[in-house]
Amino acid sequence: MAEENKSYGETVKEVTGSVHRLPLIKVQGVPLRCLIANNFDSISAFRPDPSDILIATYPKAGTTWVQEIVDLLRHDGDEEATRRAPTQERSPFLEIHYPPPIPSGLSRIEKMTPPRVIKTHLPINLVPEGFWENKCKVIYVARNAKDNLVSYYHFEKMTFIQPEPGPWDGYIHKFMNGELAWGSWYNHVKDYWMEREKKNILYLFYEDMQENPRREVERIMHYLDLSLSDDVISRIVELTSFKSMKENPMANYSSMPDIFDQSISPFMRKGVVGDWTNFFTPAQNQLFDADYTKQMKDFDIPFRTNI
Ligand SMILES: Nc1ncnc2c1ncn2[C@@H]1O[C@H](COP(=O)(O)OS(=O)(=O)O)[C@@H](OP(=O)(O)O)[C@H]1O
Repeated sequence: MAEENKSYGETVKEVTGSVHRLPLIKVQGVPLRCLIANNFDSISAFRPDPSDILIATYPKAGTTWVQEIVDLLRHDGDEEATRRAPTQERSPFLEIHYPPPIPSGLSRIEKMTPPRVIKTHLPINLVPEGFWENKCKVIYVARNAKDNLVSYYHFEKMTFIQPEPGPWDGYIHKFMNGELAWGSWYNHVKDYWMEREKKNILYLFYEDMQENPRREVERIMHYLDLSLSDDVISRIVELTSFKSMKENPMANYSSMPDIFDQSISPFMRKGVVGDWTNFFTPAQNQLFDADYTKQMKDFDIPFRTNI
């Protein structure tokens, strides 16, 4: 088929077929999808505008939720405006790379006018220096390790571009050993935590967002130096509820059927705190807790595994 006659979906299918579950490659000790690792120099060299906003998370910690909140805040709660395009186009993923012609995150970002809202899963030491030099606003979202792990496990079953998760019991060990894509959850949450004051990072918790979404939406609003009416804030809370986002084709990743097989597990899967209790056996829980205590020693980050 001639290149110009191919639909976007056909191109994605063809290209992702060739990157189907490729192994990870380490960059400075952090395992990354190989196409990200192979393009890491251009990612590091990215120069943001000082007005750009970075949303940083370990995968599956609540990125899409905060991307939607920030987009609505910046558009005064205008639902139509945020339905202009799917999440990955409105708020590009900094390090994502596919073979051409599928646009990389960088190429999407470069076509947009600042201020841009950029997503990353990079650990803090791999974030391009320009974000710190330009004093960009950075919002970090952290989610308790057990729910984060359960969510990642289901995600890896349904996405074709990361390694197979394998059996659940082994997956827990891969998580504890920092072998999953984007590396160690423990180092990720600790390193952003340590730098949050010096670098003026807004450090949020998924569990706090569940407990009191309005309070957290207001925190994000203040951090972004915005001031919206109570009614608009209420609308944003409603539009970013799990139910609304699950039904919103511009937020639920139904736009990427060739990369995500949502019949295996939906992107908007459960959206709760405490789902880990449905997966961890008592023995796995004991083992995980003992390891957690060691890995989080000297850190008092207020994670909650239930609310
Ligand atoms: N609005 C809202 N409310 C509550 N929970 C939500 C919401 N939006 C996304 N989610 C849940 O967040 C999980 C996906 O995380 P990410 O968006 O970080 O995924 S990704 O890393 O960008 O692929 C995934 O969690 P699990 O359901 O536990 O798998 C989503 O369901």
